[in-house]
Amino acid sequence: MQRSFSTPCFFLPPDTHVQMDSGHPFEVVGGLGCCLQMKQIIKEVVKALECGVEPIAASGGLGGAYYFRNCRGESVAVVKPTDEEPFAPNNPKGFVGKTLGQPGLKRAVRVGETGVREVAAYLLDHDNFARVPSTVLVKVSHPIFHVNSDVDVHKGSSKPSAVAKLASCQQFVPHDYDASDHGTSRFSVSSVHRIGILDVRIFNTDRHAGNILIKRSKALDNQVTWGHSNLYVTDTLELIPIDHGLCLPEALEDTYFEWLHWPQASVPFTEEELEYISKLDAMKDADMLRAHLPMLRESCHRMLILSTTVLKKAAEAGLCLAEIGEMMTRDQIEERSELELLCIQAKSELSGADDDNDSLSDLSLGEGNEELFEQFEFELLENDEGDELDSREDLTVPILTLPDKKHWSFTPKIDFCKTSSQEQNSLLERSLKSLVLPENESVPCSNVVFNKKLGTPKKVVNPSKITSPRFVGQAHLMKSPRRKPLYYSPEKKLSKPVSETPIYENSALGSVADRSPRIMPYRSASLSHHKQRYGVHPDHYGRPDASKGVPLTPAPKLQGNPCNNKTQSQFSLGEMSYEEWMLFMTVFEELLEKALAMKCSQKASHRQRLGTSCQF
Ligand SMILES: Nc1ncnc2c1ncn2[C@@H]1O[C@H](COP(=O)(O)OP(=O)(O)OP(=O)(O)O)[C@@H](O)[C@H]1O
Repeated sequence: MQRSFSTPCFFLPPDTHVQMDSGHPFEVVGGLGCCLQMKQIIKEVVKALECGVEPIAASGGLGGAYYFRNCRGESVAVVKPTDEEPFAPNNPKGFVGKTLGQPGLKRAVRVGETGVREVAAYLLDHDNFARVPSTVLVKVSHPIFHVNSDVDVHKGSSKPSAVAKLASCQQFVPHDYDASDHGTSRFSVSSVHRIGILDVRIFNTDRHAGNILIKRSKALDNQVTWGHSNLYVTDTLELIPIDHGLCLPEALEDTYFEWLHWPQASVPFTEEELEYISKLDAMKDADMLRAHLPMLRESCHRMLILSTTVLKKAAEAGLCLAEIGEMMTRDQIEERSELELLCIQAKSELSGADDDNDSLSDLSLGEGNEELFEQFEFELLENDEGDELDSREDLTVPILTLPDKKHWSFTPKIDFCKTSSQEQNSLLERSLKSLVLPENESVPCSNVVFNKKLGTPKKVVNPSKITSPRFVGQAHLMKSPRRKPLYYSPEKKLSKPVSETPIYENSALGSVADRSPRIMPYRSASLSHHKQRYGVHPDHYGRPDASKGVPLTPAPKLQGNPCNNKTQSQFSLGEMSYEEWMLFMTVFEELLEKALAMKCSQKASHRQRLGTSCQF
């Protein structure tokens, strides 16, 4: 196996027995204990390979994926090599540039570590409640796998060599389309709830419509009209969730739940769903993952515990799926979700920090994946001759044409601004962002005037009409991989007119100043009690530093990104010591309960989320 570049150096605890390099084309290295169905599928695939039925490369997705087939030529398994993920060295679709272990598409999920998460999601889907297809982690070799020329050790040899890779291997689910090709109104409430419950539990950061496959089947429906019983053949739609590589991040991330605004998500949970949720045991689940996937990091277990706690408490308090999803989702990428604010508050109450920012730690998985796209000067108008511009209020910036809009988003960074205050600078950053995100290329002029105070575009002006501009600063436009939501759901945020882009939106949870007094007595709480509730000591697994977020593998040096300001830092669970983690969870639970109680009382005084005409 190409360990140096293309194979993640997963840490395996000393007592783990994993058979490697037996010469078999497919070897299961994680998750098989729970998945006998995959054993059968793998057998079929191996037989087909011996008969010369070759796999086919999938065209969809940003990473490398291959359909392996049975002897009849039917696809039965989807294999996704970990070194072909987006940004990994052997990505076949041009999304390269990182080494394994660096932050990937999501900063808190390292490149090369999505495969193990795919398996974790399957293992966590008890009773196949959400219908996650069977998934295992395999070592597999085949010449079809992609090796980029700068990584290829067999470069120059005439015949393609079989490259052994670590990959997730998932049962192929025959389907008709995915949720992006279909209106959502005919999805059943229960199928949406099942997927949503899973997404919340595993803190899925990437539930876009393309990750929900749809299978149509015919069913007989008996409808009684005017006393007559009529049988109808109706189409039922089964939703199958796939692609869970970006779940269980190491730090709180920006989530994306496609179902968040579907009406089904606002329908209250049924008794059956509430019972399923109440029976979830995150401690047991974390232990199960430790046993079956020892390469999954401790911070991922903590994320599971945190988000399962949120799901259980919120469902118990009477919140619906959409309300829970909203708590976990950021309104704007640079803002914090309610869940993040709660975590910050819990941590600052433990540490006694006065400033919430002090208690934040940047996950610092290395340099951010941004690059300089364009650098330009901006101007502050000194007077308003001819254009009725208010020099104290307005500034003007050039309109930019954005190339390659599909895969990149743009973030302005202000380097310096001689005359403006820090507050104005941050407003300017936001203003510029609201300008570039809507991708409005049809503005017929090259400059736009912003209202500095509100950060909203005021009018477009012809540059020749602007008089006496005074140079005050320099802005950098950084390009970074586009967030999925913007790419897959353009109607969701991009369709907002520029002027509607909110600048400051306060969380319902209130400001830092509102928070309750410090809860120091928790420090003396019984450790054994916490141990029972929030997990065994990491030492138990022979990984002394795991709880401190120290990489278990020789990952690249972790550094803060100088481009990241505080608002972009992430709340990391892995950086807490074991004791801090236990105390944190106790405080967090208490704050969560208070916040939920507040939400419920607010909800009681507000109108219902759904109109009474909305039926499924
Ligand atoms: N279990 C499955 N059954 C059938 N088709 C699948 C399955 N898993 C993935 N696919 C298909 O394989 C292709 C690539 O899969 P997937 O979307 O998981 O890859 P990815 O590179 O992780 O994608 P993304 O860009 O969404 O992160 C998609 O077209 C998807 O529909």
